[in-house]
Amino acid sequence: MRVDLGNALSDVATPGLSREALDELDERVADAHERIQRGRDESEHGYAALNLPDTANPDAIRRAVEPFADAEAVLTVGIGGSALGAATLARALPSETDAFFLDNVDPEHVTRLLDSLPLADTAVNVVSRSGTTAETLANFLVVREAMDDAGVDWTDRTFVTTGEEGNLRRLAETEDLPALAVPDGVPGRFSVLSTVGLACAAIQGHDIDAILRGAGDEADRLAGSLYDSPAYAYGAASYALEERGAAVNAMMPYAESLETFAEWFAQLWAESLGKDGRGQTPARALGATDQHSQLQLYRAGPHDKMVTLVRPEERADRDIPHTDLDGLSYLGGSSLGDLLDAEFEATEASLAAAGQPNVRVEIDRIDERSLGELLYGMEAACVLYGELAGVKTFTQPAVEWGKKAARGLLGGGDFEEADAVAEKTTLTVE
Ligand SMILES: O=P(O)(O)OC[C@H]1O[C@H](O)[C@H](O)[C@@H](O)[C@@H]1O
Repeated sequence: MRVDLGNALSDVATPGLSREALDELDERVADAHERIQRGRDESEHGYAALNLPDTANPDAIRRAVEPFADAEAVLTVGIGGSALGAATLARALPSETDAFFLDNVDPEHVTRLLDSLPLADTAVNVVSRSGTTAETLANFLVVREAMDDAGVDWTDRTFVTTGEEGNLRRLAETEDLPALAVPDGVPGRFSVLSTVGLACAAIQGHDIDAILRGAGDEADRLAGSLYDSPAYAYGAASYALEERGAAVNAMMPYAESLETFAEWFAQLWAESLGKDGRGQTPARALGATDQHSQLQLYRAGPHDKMVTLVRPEERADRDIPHTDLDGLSYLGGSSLGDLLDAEFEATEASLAAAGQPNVRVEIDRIDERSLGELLYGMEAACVLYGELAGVKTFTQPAVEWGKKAARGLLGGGDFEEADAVAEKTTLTVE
């Protein structure tokens, strides 16, 4: 992964970072790196995720999914960090085995998806670190029933990925389902390089060793200076830009297959860093499509954001056919890839010309190894940002508040958070 901070410098952009400010920040990066290293050495909660390139066991994952090697499709039932990592890999990498995700309880969507799946040839991976998430367990009960109704023995087609305790673990034991363990100390949004993200990829036939190798390469680049580590350069610059007013981070990959990566990034950034009245709101954009919509705001709107432009340096290309139509001949002889690259560079320049800070992130190509670098790099960037901001990167009390309120409403326990629902202020206009 390569990170170019040139367009985030104060001689280009406002807010922007002076070279002196970066040098001062670099001293804090050195301390934060030491803290991160200590956390990794002691496998502390959260920091342990940065050790996954070494601690994940790809052989065990492959063995566990062996019985599902012939599946036509794999259905992941999970939500948040228990779905987005696997979905990012599945959307980025082509496979003959289709991957589907049930990460919402919208009944129309669930019914439509289940009606369309070849249930007898679908491997179902129920993923929940806590083993208690209502949406995931409810969806699983619905999937089970759909399989029963279709005359499919769901116990043959299902495995679970979960922690040592919780309802899902108990269910796996009762039904004798194969179960993969979620490693200790790895929060959901940092779990893509563990069993949670890699089981689906393994069923799809992806090279999960290469994903971990790429992540390991990025881990090796973590160092006590932002000038030596692309991940830290990104994390430190995002933090410093936020301090100077960039309250929004628009993640804009220039690759259709990285669209879900922006969703994964949004959870990582929002849930880890949105604390104590601080944080950077992640916005999701896709190049070149959103040049024709959101870019107007990014260039001409308030200077309250940074734009992160991500692209692979190489990609399979497709020529644009020649034409002698007036005004279109400039396109012929070039390729869709050339056009996309030109759009990328034009957007970058147009933001810079308007003084809007933007950062370029490049990977070699969209393959297992480079995705490993990108995902690990963003996780390390997030952890560094959290250290610099002094927030508890690995907790999510605000999310849990809502979970308890919903559970209380459904009669799943006595939660004072549910009382707030009855106290809602209304001002209805009909
Ligand atoms: O894996 P689970 O325990 O089911 O959790 C799934 C998701 O639930 C919560 O909302 C957490 O805040 C997320 O970080 C987590 O990824």
